[in-house]
Amino acid sequence: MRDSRDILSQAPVVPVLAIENLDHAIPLARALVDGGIPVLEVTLRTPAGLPAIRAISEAVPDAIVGAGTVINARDFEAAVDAGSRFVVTPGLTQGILDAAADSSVPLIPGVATVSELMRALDHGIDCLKFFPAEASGGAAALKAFAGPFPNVDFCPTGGIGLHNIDDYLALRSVITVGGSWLTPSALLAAEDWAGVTKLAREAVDHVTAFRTKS
Ligand SMILES: O=C[C@H](O)COP(=O)(O)O
Ligand SMILES: CC(=O)C(=O)O
Repeated sequence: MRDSRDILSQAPVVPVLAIENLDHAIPLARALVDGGIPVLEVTLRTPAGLPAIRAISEAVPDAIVGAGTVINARDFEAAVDAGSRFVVTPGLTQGILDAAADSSVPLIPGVATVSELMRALDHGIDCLKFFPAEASGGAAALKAFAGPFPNVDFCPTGGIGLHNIDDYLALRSVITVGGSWLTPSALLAAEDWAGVTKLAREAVDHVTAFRTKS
């Protein structure tokens, strides 16, 4: 098992995927991996989410696929059963914390406030999603969190794209950044996998260039 920091460290960015058509799961995952993005968050927002996690786990060995939008213990168990290597939640509940405590699959819970962050720390979890990032104060809020909590790391998500990613990458607490901008619905509808790979490469190049110069 890898822990959540180890997984997120391998992700230049984390695409947050809402897969409507199960037939898209494997070519989409391959397109992202080909573009240099191996860590994929497949949300349970669509009925295809769980079977997509299973299909990608089986057919795309270079992908590290996790589940997103896991909102209760039942989802957590189904996500693990489908082969998720990590689990992401939009928020933090006791049910999720209890499910994660009994599992070897790492949980990356969403937090938006200092109190939620402290609740995660009470349960030994110090690698978190910051969600919804832009609506919750953005990079300025994360920078402020680092004062009292210098050892907590984040994957901010929500409202982030190449237009503002640098604000987050500049923070030491940011391991990587998540978002849906890599998979616009028009590209998915057109099954334009080369277009997805191009967007992935563009994001990877951007992050690499930023990290190289800083
Ligand atoms: O975590 C999930 C979000 O829905 C992704 O946010 P975004 O669409 O603003 O990138
Ligand atoms: C937003 C988020 O964290 C999720 O859907 O898992």
